[in-house]
Amino acid sequence: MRLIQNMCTIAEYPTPGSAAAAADCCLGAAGRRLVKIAVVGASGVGKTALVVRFLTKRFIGDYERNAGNLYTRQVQIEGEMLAIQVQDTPGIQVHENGLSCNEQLNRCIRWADAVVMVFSITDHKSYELIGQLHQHIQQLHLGTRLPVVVVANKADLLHIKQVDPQLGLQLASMLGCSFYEVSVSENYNDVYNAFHVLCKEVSHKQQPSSTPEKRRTSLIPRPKSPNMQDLKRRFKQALSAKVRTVTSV
Ligand SMILES: Nc1nc2c(ncn2[C@@H]2O[C@H](COP(=O)(O)OP(=O)(O)OP(=O)(O)O)[C@@H](O)[C@H]2O)c(=O)[nH]1
Repeated sequence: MRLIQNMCTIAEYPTPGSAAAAADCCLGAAGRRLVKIAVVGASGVGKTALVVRFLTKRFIGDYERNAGNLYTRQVQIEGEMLAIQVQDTPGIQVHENGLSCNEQLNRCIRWADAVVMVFSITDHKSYELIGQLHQHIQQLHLGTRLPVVVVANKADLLHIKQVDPQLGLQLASMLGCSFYEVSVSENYNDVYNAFHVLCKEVSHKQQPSSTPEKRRTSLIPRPKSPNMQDLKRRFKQALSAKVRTVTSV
């Protein structure tokens, strides 16, 4: 899988609704279908580590403060090569009157086809904001249910755990999201699976008719193929009628 790092900030995104955004909508490099994923969550939960782990399979311990980098990668989902763009975002702050999401972050969420919401099991406040964050995301995508996955990170730090995995699972199912508890530092597969499930959801959403179960239950009933008995009977009738006309001449 090729990894093309295209480091540009959120600010360079085409504004939603612009011609550039329309052109940007579905096709990535070389005409591959494009899946745009935003990774959001509180500060320090491991968003950048998660993105880098997914893209490079490596865990890199320390990063400077999140600048909101964008990465592009080709992935194969159910036999189809997709281009995916993964947007890392600055940590979300929570004030007494709720979330403080700046316009840059809102533009990124509007731009996304799917969102990864990350919290850390060692930071209860990062878990508490997930519900409000999900509501905010859906408000920025009124009319469509955006595919969202909840990721509980730092599962290796059980000795300083503040959030029980069961709570994360219950919250995710209440929000109608998939849930993954991962340790970006210890495990790549769970990280990959979280992104993989999102890409599949987006892919099915972008091409609903392509899913085999949809074809089978098409609303327009396919014409029934005539059965062979019926064909043979009609052939015999035609044949005997022809014989009658010849003999009657
Ligand atoms: N033990 C452990 N540490 C982790 C894990 N994931 C990330 N970290 C550490 O957590 C710290 C924060 O990780 P980042 O990826 O910078 O978190 P972020 O959410 O991007 O942070 P902001 O840039 O503030 O938004 C770093 O020191 C990481 O090494 C994990 O699974 N286990």
